[in-house]
Amino acid sequence: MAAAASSTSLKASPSPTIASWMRQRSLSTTFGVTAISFRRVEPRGRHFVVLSMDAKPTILVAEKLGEAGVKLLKDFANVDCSYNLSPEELCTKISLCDALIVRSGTKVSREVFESSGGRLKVVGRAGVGIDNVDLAAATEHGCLVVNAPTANTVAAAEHGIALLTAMARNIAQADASVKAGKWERSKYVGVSLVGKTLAVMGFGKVGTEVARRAKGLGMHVIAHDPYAPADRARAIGVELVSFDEAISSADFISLHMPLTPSTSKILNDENFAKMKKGVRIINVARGGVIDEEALVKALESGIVAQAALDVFTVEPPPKDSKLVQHVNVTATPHLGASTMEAQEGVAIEIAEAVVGALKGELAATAVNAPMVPSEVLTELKPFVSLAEKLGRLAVQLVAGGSGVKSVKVTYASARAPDDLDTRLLRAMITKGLIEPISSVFVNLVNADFTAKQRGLRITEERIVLDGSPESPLEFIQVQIANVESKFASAISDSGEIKVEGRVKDGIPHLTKVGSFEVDVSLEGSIILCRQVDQPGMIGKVGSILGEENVNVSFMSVGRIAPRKQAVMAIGVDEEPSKQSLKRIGEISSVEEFVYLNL
Ligand SMILES: NC(=O)c1ccc[n+]([C@@H]2O[C@H](COP(=O)([O-])OP(=O)(O)OC[C@H]3O[C@@H](n4cnc5c(N)ncnc54)[C@H](O)[C@@H]3O)[C@@H](O)[C@H]2O)c1
Ligand SMILES: O=C(O)[C@H](O)COP(=O)(O)O
Repeated sequence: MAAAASSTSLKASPSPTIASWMRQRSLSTTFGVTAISFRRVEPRGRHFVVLSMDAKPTILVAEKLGEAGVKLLKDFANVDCSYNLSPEELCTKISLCDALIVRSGTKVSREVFESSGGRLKVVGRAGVGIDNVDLAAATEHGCLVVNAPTANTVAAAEHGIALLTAMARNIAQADASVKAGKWERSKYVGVSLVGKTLAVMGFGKVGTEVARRAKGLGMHVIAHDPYAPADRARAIGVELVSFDEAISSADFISLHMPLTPSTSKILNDENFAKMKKGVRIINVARGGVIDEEALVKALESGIVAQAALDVFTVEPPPKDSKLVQHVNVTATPHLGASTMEAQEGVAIEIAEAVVGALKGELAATAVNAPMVPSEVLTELKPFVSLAEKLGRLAVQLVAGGSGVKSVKVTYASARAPDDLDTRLLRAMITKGLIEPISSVFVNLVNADFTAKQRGLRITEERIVLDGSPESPLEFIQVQIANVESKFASAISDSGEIKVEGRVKDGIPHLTKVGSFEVDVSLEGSIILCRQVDQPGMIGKVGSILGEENVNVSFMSVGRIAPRKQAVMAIGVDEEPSKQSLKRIGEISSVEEFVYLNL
């Protein structure tokens, strides 16, 4: 995903000075293995994040966005506000952009992602519905999609109620008639709302607000939503019913579900036939949830007395659309979200989400990546870094030609299994496993997709520990099965490459390699040596590295017993030359060694 003005990075902060060294000696005798470690405290300030920028990013705003949002964007990035672009113009421009912000009027197709050449990192949908964004293509290209799901809820609900009341009292038609110089009082007799049954189809944010308001108008409100909790409906005096019951008992039907393959044309010939004669339909969701030809027929047959529509399958609809021109149809041009207040709110909501994502923060409104609450993120932050580094280490231990197919990740935690969201950790382990051996850019968005595409099977297992669940995790273990290792000591007793890590004082540490316990902070790079334990080894290796000014950040020796085989882990800030590595390999007691880039 590298591009002219940007690149992804998960790099450590700059090398610390010698003054930031701190020596710490720790001994642990678990399983009869002793680990001795020297640790340095480093300045933090690292991004643990998925997307981050090196240069000022460019954001293309392709549809009108509230001023406050544009200002937020301009404080952070170069902002190109270009409206009404043709699909071709959008594809041309996109290769120069790191983020794109749209409303419902721009199709963000697969071609857009392909044309971006990997530079596009975030698509921000300034609103709720993301049916105009090709989510599968976004995910495959590792592009995060965020939306602004809350700021226009009330506006959409108010528009729904406005359409409901305007339709019931023929407001639009009567207004046009008066303006035409007529005074047709008997023609525009309406219907009352009080006591009538309203079926809210889709009891999400907008549906709930519509239901609340309709109850205030004295309507009997029922709702259908296969995924909504019944207690939330009961709390506002709404009964959740089946689809058939909702549509067959309603005097008014208001649509509030997203457009998905399963809701597409959900109101069709078959379902119109189940409705009460004279039913009235309101749609502020998406045009595509109604089969528009079927609606025209239902209007003509009188099954549907009236329809009030804010949205259409094709927007704008053709001028000669039978539906729009129908005398019993009230139409508005997708105005649900168009209040001053909602547009400012949406603009701020989307600007913050896009800027946050470009800065590398995880977006709370991500559509194609796990949404992780911020308090959980704060807790998981060091483990996210640990996860990626363990993946990186493990894959670099695989001997060439082995082919990594099966990886097992074990999370040891005192938390209850449903109290630990591992999606983020799994994604970062995947990133660590795949990036060192390919040119693919992996992030939280495309991790599972990329793993699947490469035939990499990642299984997860939990070890539930006793004790206080203060920390979300005790350790993470990554095991790669059915491979040879270029560092034989990394193979565990059960035959897999195994690395294990923990977070200590907020810093990720490698704590096990194969069956050897070590303790080395996962910063810079690491040299692993297997040797016969004897005095002076640390000094010998340290002086070879010192000769070419390679800074050692950490050293740790894990041994089975004194003077027996040991694994020494050495953290280095700079990459040693081939010559130095060769000299380390030539130390007589060194049996094998490997240099691993973090
Ligand atoms: N006209 C406008 O300007 C405007 C403004 C805002 C929202 N919208 C549209 O309104 C719709 C709802 O928005 P929201 O913010 O309430 O979204 P939401 O996600 O909060 O609610 C959608 C609800 O639909 C439910 N649902 C999904 N499939 C369903 C099905 N087959 N049958 C019944 N319910 C189903 C979901 O469970 C969810 O509760 C979206 O399509 C959105 O794009 C339009
Ligand atoms: O899904 C939405 O948020 C609404 O349909 C609003 O769309 P708009 O941003 O194009 O007004």
